[in-house]
Parts: sequence; C-alpha cells; structure tokens
Amino acid sequence: MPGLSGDQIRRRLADARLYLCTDARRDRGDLAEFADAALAGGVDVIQLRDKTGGAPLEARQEIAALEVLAEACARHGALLAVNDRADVALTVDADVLHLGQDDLPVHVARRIVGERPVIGRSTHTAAQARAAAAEEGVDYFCAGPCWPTPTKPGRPAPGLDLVRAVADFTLEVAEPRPWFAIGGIDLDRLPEVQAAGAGRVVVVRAITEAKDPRAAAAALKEALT
Ligand SMILES: Cc1ncc(COP(=O)(O)OP(=O)(O)O)c(N)n1
Ligand SMILES: Cc1nc(C(=O)O)sc1CCOP(=O)(O)O
Ligand SMILES: [Mg+2]
Repeated sequence: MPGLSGDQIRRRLADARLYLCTDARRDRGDLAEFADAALAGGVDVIQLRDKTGGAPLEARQEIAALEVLAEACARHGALLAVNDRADVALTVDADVLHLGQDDLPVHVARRIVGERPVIGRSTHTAAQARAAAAEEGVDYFCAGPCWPTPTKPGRPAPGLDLVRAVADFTLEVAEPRPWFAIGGIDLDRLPEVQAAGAGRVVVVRAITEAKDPRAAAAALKEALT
C-alpha cells in the first residue's frame, strides 16, 4: 500500500495469512476483476508472477500489470509484491520483493530498492530455511513445495517434512520471522499443512483456477484464521 513505511509493512506481513501469486491473465484480460475478487475474499498479499506461456513479460508489460494490482491493493488494503526484479519493485513502489535462491542476493537487492519494501526468500531445504531465518535483510521466507506442482515444473518437493522442520526450529527462535508454506496447497490439503505447523500459505492455482476466486480465497482465509 502506498505510504506505508518498511516497519508498517513488516507489521502487516506478520498478520498476513494468505499470499497469492497470479499471472497477468493475458489470456483472459480480467486482471483487475480477478484481483478485486481475490482481495475481497481475503488475500493479504498479491504477487505478480507471470511465467506462463513461452515468453516472459517484458518490463513495461510487467509494470502495467503491477499498476493494475497496485490499484486493487489500495482499494482493499493489501500488500503488493514483485517477483525477482528489484528494478521493477522500485519502479512500482512495491511493498514486497520476493527473491528465490537463484535470484539477486538480498544485500544487492536492498541497495537497489532502498528501505521500504520488505524482502522475502524462497527456501527448499531445512538448511536454506535456517539461513533465510537468520540472514540480515530477509523479512520473511517461504518453504516448499509441499507437493510437486505444475506451477513450478522441475522443482523437487521436499514435502511436509520441510514444513515440520521449519515449524520446529522457529520455536527455538526468540523473534521468528513470518514464514509461509507453498506448493500444491488447496483447501482440501490445508489441514495437513496446518497440522505440519504452518499458519501462513502461498497459493497459485487454488485461487487463479477457481471458478469463483472470491469464494476460493474466502474459504482459505477462514480456514487460516
Ligand atoms: C511468495 C513466493 N514464494 C516462492 C516463490 C518462488 O520463487 P523462485 O524460487 O524464485 O521461483 P519463481 O517464482 O521466480 O519462478 C515466489 N515467486 N513467491
Ligand atoms: C511459485 C512456486 N514456488 C514454489 C516454491 O517451492 O518455492 S512452489 C510454487 C508454485 C505454487 O503453485 P501452486 O499453488 O499452483 O501449486
Ligand atoms: Mg524467482
């Protein structure tokens, strides 16, 4: 949300439960309507992650789609997240920049984006999760995939063992950072993810492929609250 300081974003993130990654919905042309529905259903953080089809989004297309999401976030009081690109996060004044293990190092991204956006990290092993939980400049991290997922083909799934390991070690940490389980999660599987120790989740298809995105988000949010 424009105007929030880094610390205000961190506090919002601590309360966040449901994080959505969506493509730009170029095939359907309904990004604004879709985002409004998902956010009305209770999505706390929305990330543009457009890796569908052959060609990635060009920067100007990515910025245009993010401007649509930024307006929706302002209407609903949600956080706007950019994937991978610090320059784009800076351009659209994003609340969140998400970086994977192969993306920019966090300290380099921080030099580009400045103080305001919080920075998140993907992790796929307990060692990576421990590192992200301790690395300076990392504000939250994600652990997964919980199940193999066509949204991230070729990414081996550590499964719920990783979620259990993260839930265990964060118990020992004095001020644990927010963390989210990701990968293959939907409403039916959510109880297993929660039983493994996660209180926050990231989803893609569970909302992007739902007939009624608002209802899908609302059902997930209710189960998480
Ligand atoms: C919130 C969130 N968690 C994990 C990812 C995956 O990041 P990464 O491993 O860099 O893979 P790509 O999404 O960039 O293909 C994410 N984007 N967001
Ligand atoms: C983008 C992404 N990152 C993952 C990770 O483990 O870091 S899993 C994933 C895709 C999640 O999609 P769905 O909810 O459709 O299974
Ligand atoms: Mg990435």
